[in-house]
Amino acid sequence: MTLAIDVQGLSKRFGSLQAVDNVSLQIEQGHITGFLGPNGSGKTTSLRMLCGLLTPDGGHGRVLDYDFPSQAELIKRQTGYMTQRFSLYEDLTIEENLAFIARVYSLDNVFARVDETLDKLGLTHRRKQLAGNLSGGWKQRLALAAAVMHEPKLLLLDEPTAGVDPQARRDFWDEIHRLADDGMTVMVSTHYMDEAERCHEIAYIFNGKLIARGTGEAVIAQSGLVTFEAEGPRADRLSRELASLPGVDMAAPFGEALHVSGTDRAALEAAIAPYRKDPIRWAEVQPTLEDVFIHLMRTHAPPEVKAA
Ligand SMILES: Nc1ncnc2c1ncn2[C@@H]1O[C@H](COP(=O)(O)OP(=O)(O)OP(=O)(O)O)[C@@H](O)[C@H]1O
Repeated sequence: MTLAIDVQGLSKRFGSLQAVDNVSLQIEQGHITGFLGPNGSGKTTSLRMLCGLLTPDGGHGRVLDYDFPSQAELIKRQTGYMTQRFSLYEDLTIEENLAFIARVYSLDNVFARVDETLDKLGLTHRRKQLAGNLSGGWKQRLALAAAVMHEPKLLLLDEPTAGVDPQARRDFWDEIHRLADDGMTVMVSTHYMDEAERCHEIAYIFNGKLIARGTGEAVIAQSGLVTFEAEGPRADRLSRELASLPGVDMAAPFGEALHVSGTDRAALEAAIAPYRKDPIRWAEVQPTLEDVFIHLMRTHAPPEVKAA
């Protein structure tokens, strides 16, 4: 197994805020790792430190074949980074934007490289279109083209599909998987559960700390969460009533069904026992990643937030 990222103790403080707190990450080459966590949990800050855009306060190890952080400049050259906001020139065409990027990276054969990138990312037929006139999905595709044009070994994507429609997101993810199949290592921050499920592994960060790590299945199993699903007329309406019972950590409607979860199986079963009657049907189901992430957020929240 070749590790593309092997970093220990990554930390960053902004004033009194510990934005990233002693995070250690090992990421295999060619893997796609989903970086999840609530707003402000430290995902962007971590990504920016890993690619050498932000100097860490602490942390050491290796990124690609370089020492981290002392060889940050070399790491930066082998890394593609796509920021949360579209940061290309809206008044340039797609091909002009890519030619500009090629020159920034001092790439040889700029025009051939632009043609190749347009072709790879399916942008050739839109090459003359102004970036500012593109829909959200095409803008993201152009931003991805710009991020991978210099053929980086590591690709860091910060919420790349926010606000993009489902078909465009699916196409974008097909592209990410193609790049990973060719050996590129990808870290992608996202708030979308379906995208988390498309990653080989997940890293969940909360208040700057890495609190869950592994494949989706492993993260679900490690949580120790037990979930029952209730179906039947108006089962979803029971959520408030059930959420207040001891043993129930969460009760969340899913359409007309209801997911009720907790970590103490006996207490959970005791809580739902009075509701186990017609017309409501109950079945134990595997918790979803969303169930697990909400559970993680609640169990790791500071006491004053839990009490609120
Ligand atoms: N340059 C900065 N100066 C001061 N505080 C900062 C700076 N950059 C980030 N922060 C703070 O650090 C914390 C972590 O921010 P970060 O952007 O890494 O979170 P995130 O997990 O990427 O959030 P989101 O999902 O909203 O993008 C936040 O509280 C943020 O306000």
